[in-house]
Amino acid sequence: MKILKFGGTSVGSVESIQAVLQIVKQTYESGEQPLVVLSAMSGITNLLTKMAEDAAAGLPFMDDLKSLETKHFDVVKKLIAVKYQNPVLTKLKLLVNELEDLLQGVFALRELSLQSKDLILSYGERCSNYLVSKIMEQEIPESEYINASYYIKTDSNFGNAHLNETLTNQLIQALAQTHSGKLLFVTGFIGSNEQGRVTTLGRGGSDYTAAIFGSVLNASAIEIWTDVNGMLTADPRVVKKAFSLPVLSYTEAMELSYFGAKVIYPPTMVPAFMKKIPIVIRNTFQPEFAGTRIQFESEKSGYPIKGISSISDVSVINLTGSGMVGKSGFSGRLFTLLAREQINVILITQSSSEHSITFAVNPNDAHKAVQLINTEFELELLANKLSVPVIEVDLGILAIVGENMKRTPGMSGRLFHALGRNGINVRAIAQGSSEFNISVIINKEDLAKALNAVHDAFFAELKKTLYVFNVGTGNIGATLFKQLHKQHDFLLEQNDIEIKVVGISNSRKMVFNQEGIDLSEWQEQLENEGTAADLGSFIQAMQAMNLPNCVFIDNTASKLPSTYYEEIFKSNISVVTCNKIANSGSYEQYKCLHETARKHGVDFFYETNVGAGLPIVRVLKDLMLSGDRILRIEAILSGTISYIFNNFKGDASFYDVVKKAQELGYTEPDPRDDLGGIDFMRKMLILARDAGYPLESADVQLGNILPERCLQASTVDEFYTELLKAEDYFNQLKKDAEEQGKVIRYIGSLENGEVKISLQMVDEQHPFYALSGSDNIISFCTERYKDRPLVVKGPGAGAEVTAAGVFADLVNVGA
Ligand SMILES: NC(=O)C1=CN([C@@H]2O[C@H](COP(=O)(O)OP(=O)(O)OC[C@H]3O[C@@H](n4cnc5c(N)ncnc54)[C@H](O)[C@@H]3O)[C@@H](O)[C@H]2O)C=CC1
Ligand SMILES: N[C@@H](CC=O)C(=O)O
Ligand code: NA
Repeated sequence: MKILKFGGTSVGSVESIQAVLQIVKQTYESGEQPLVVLSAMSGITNLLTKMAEDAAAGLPFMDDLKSLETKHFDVVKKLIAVKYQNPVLTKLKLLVNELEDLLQGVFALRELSLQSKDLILSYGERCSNYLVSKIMEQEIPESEYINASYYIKTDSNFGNAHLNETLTNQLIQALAQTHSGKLLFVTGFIGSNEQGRVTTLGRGGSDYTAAIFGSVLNASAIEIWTDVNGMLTADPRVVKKAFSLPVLSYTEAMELSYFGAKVIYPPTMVPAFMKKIPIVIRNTFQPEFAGTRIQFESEKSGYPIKGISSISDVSVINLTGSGMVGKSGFSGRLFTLLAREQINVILITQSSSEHSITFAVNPNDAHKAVQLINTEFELELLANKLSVPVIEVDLGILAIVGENMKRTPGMSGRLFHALGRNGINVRAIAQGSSEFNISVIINKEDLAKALNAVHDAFFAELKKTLYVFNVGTGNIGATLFKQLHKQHDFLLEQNDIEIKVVGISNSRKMVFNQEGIDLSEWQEQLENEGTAADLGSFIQAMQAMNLPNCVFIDNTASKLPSTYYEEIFKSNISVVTCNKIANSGSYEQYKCLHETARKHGVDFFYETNVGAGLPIVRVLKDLMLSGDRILRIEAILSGTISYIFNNFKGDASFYDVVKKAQELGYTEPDPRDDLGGIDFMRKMLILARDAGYPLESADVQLGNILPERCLQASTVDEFYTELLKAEDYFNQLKKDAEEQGKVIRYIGSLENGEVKISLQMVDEQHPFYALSGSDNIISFCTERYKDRPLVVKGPGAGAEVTAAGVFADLVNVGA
């Protein structure tokens, strides 16, 4: 014997009823002997409640009654052969007429007792079970409709009746004997009291009916068929990566359901629990999926926890005062009081000094709870042994659940690290003494972010998702998108990393998509769906989305984004940038940004500020972290100028070579920044600062490569015109070098806190002699690399290598 219980959505429409019949038939034919428990058709219980309340308020209800009738009649007409329809329609019409009489009574009296309401509600299950049993009867003549109010006996607590176990057991057993071999369709949710008056079993009532029948009849399993794939690791509406759990213990299922997962209502499981009957949650609309099996024992799953549960809105009440110290009866009095007044306490934490108790309740109960406390503890309040209770609102609860937690150290560490890193402030913590559950109270607005961050932290093998907001879609930005798009599947499949670009802006337009912008057509999306760009609102939108593992990428050459970095770090968002402006502004700003990022536990990565994708910033950082000391740095860090002097040979004109460097994407958006030495100066300044010197840009001794008139040019066009005019000057420079068997190099150095950049001629002996293309080279002479310096060399400009450097920084965020 197996119990199959179908919820309202499973009997919501013709199609879903057909799916139910298919499942029942298959089970029946497999020899499993199913007993079916059905809820009312979806929406009907609400409709009945509304009609009852309308009637009591003297409002019309006939239209609603008609729609109830139509909903059932439509199913008859579609699923029962015409020749068998009449008696079914007649019986349903009788039920509807009875219901109308009851509602007329309520209407006349303008009074709706709990007892009348239960009777009215019972029509939902009675109609659905009768109807479906009759449809099934066409294929399986043994089908029979059972009104469970004759078998489930309860007390007279209408609305939430308690079971009379002994009597119920006897009646169900007798039913099973007289109906052996039958395929029973049993009304969920309803019972009756001693006088035979219909009662209802409260929340989750149909599941309870299934558990009661399952327990009395020693079912092999109780299948709860619903519209989701069992119980999931988290609420799938919030955590897109949530996945179904194949097995849970009763305790785990209870803990998960208690905080949110609405698939089952825990108290309904008790009869099954007592008899160790497994409960299987399955999806009517995906019957091939095995669902979640809830059984007595916990099973290891490969993950340290089973799931994350949440409640999105709670209020917290804080009680503090010396009156609680050592008073063993205090919390007893408090919680008895709340229980007596039916205030459900969701979570309690007590400080070890016993000076305070914090507990969470449903927001609707908070003020009542405080009033009760004020009355009960009036004396303590007057004597100042207790401070006035304080209510905190707009909070949420997140709980990690799993029986194996107690055997795995570091669970709370992992939880708090994930929350801390994402700037989520924990208001209170509670750990069940059973260690099946660690709960935290946080701001309601952080809940979605927290759930995702914690899900990533515990189910990390699955994947880490980085949410990216990118400004700048020029040379570097566009190339980065191309690379991200190309690498997406590899990162996901081979490294469990998913990068979702959720916001893009350039100086004209901006666009957002929380699901991730399709990078194969980002231009179209920006053009067609984008709104006018505004960096302030771009950043506000990013903050408002409040996503975990969030990264802001600055791929512009503008100062504006850098003015927001501090605020961005304060929102616990990391920054990756190839833009050198932030790090080469005032030293105070440099310091403030680095400190703010550190304080908020987020990353500030800017590898491409120096030598594009070449590992230079990282190398210097590692040297410093590992206790080395920089003695001297010598470098060529302008890819543009390197390219120019590597190609300004033979007949080539200086002007043409500069133009070519710009075409190749080596120059800054404004090439004067390269040729004027500002770009190189910024890089040297950043390196000096990273090496521990608090320098300002004015401290850098910058030698020119251009004649004065070129430097004075006020536009890029004018600059090129001046370059053309200075051709003789550059040719002379080239000639001088060639005559001495040397090459021209623009070299920077850092020694004893002094930074110099100058144009030099070097011969074959010099390590910087042999360069080509846009090569950069840097040699670190340090205490540990003294005799032979550590050298990094390679292409130091260009869109591909720069975007690749930004990409590498990005994947390292949060690593
Ligand atoms: N070209 C190279 O080899 C390297 C470049 N970089 C850096 O890369 C950065 C970008 O360079 P490119 O892509 O060549 O520049 P670009 O001029 O091609 O693109 C700049 C982008 O920034 C956008 N932008 C400017 N101000 C903005 C604002 N306020 N809000 C939103 N978007 C804004 C523009 O609309 C454009 O899409 C520069 O900071 C440069 O120093 C760093 C290392 C190497
Ligand atoms: N314009 C820069 C690019 C890298 O920062 C250069 O030429 O080096
Ligand atoms: Na670099």
